[in-house]
Amino acid sequence: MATKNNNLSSYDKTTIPNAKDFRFGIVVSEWNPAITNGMFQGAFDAILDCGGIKENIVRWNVPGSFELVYGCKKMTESYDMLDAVIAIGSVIQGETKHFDYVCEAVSQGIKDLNVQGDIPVIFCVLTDNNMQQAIERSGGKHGNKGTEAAIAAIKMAQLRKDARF
Ligand SMILES: Nc1c(NC[C@H](O)[C@H](O)[C@H](O)CO)[nH]c(=O)[nH]c1=O
Ligand SMILES: CC(=O)[C@@H](O)COP(=O)(O)O
Repeated sequence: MATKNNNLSSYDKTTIPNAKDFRFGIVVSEWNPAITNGMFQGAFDAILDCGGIKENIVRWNVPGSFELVYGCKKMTESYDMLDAVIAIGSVIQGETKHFDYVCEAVSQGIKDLNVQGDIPVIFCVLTDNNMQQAIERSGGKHGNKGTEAAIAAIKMAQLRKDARF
């Protein structure tokens, strides 16, 4: 189902674990800051709405989405008590194939962090054809990808906790 038919900000709190005991890392790309900061706010607000505590959320910034992989890797190494990490980026098609290489590198890199590591890393990276699509998915008419990512982070943190027993 395409995003346009499935609002990114919709969630049912009765189906989401309480986040009060979870600690979250959020790594934010500085490219397209209006978009990435909008997604950060969506994620931050959703974590608090689901019982999370603002003191249990740590934010790091990186220059661009390509650096999200390294930033998330170092965050998981620096804070071993984290329960989930969210990688936030906005990649927008330009004139060249650079878009393709950045998107592929970031998606594969974050996938690798999940396969190789123990802390879930959530893929909150918009890969849009233009700025309007990015605006619509970071708090616009299609909702906020950051909200969706926060809900995924809470659920994956709970899954990791349950998997220990
Ligand atoms: N064009 C976009 C970029 N490009 C920068 C790369 O992510 C990277 O920082 C650079 O190649 C140096 O390694 N990044 C985005 O996040 N969004 C873009 O639209
Ligand atoms: C995703 C990018 O790196 C892209 O926005 C850069 O623009 P261009 O392809 O015109 O150099």
